Amino acid sequence: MLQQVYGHSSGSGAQGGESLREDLREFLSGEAPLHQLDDLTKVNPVTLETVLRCLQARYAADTFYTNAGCTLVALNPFKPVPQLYSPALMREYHAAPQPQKLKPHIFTVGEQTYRNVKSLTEPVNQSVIVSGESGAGKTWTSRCLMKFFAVVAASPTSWESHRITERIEQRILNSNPVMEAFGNACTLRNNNSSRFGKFIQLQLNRAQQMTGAAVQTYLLEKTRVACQASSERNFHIFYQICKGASTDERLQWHLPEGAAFSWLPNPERTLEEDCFEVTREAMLHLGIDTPTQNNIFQVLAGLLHLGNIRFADSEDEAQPCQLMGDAKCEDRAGAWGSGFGHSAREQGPPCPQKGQHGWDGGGEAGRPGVGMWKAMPSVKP
Ligand SMILES: Nc1ncnc2c1ncn2[C@@H]1O[C@H](COP(=O)(O)OP(=O)(O)OP(=O)(O)O)[C@@H](O)[C@H]1O
Repeated sequence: MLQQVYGHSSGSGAQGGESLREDLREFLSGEAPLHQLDDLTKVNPVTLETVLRCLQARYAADTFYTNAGCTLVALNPFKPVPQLYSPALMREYHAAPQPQKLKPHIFTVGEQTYRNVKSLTEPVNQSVIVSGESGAGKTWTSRCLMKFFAVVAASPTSWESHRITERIEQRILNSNPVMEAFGNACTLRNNNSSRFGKFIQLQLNRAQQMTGAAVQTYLLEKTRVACQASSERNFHIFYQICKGASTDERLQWHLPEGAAFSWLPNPERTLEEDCFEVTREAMLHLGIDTPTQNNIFQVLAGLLHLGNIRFADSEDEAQPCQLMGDAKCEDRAGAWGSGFGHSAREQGPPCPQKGQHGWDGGGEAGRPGVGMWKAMPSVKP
């Protein structure tokens, strides 16, 4: 269609390039200011340059959402914009007779999805796909959607059902800090990068009230436990326990203040994601009691100690490995309060390949990590 209107091929070549610039000039000198184009289907001609110019103009005008037909393009503001996510605005989109006539927003997507479930005689499942490259804002957007559904899908009539719905909402929202503590890490591109994929299912009853949620995770980057790229970090939870443990917990978990762990690079970086209290509180709300939490954190502390163990090169793979330096398995195992040290000494841990001196060399480290992740209860109120 574009070819007919503009009478030139979209192929490459000097002539095509010139007419494209002409098109661009024409587009830029159009009557409507670029930032007012709230749907990319209105951009004409549709080229990478015109679309990017339009998004750039909207970004400069602090307009971060743009429709592209039935898709919503979200630009990452990289700054707090609290008024864009206020409960009042959620209610405005929820109450609007035609939310699609309001400014493009993630709440429009939420509301339309909610109405699609609601308006049909037979409820039909709805899916929202949030995609983009690392740091694009997927986690943020999913959080906003969950908050939106928690607000709009909670208008029960009786006090009792109100109480239940409120508890469910709180649990759903509390799943975020827990998932992020255990599955997110600081990378070169994003201080809070999700190192796993997730499928979040929100369940509504026939009255469209939230009755539960289930989260399936997949492709967790387990290798990060034992191996982090330079300038990146391990999963947040390791830093949280090292920075936030109480004096008693430090003693119990063998985590003295300022202890150095080779699996804990860049501990000096302080991130807002390092807040142990938030994770603990959220775990409590999810039904993970304090003794269970302590067991989990103790396993994590033990993993950190495990990462500090170094083995000497061995020519004979049939023989138990020799520990390097003055490392004693018993010291490390103390953090787990287990007989690990004994069995390691008696039977010898797997022999690392030549030139690799730690557990990571043998690929063992990811395994406790996997077990740990699987030990987490599924987030289901
Ligand atoms: N709508 C927004 N408003 C304010 N800040 C935002 C918004 N979206 C994203 N950010 C900022 O950008 C950062 C990266 O966003 P986010 O973690 O959601 O990216 P992501 O796409 O999930 O990345 P990854 O794939 O690495 O997990 C956030 O920590 C936050 O600081």
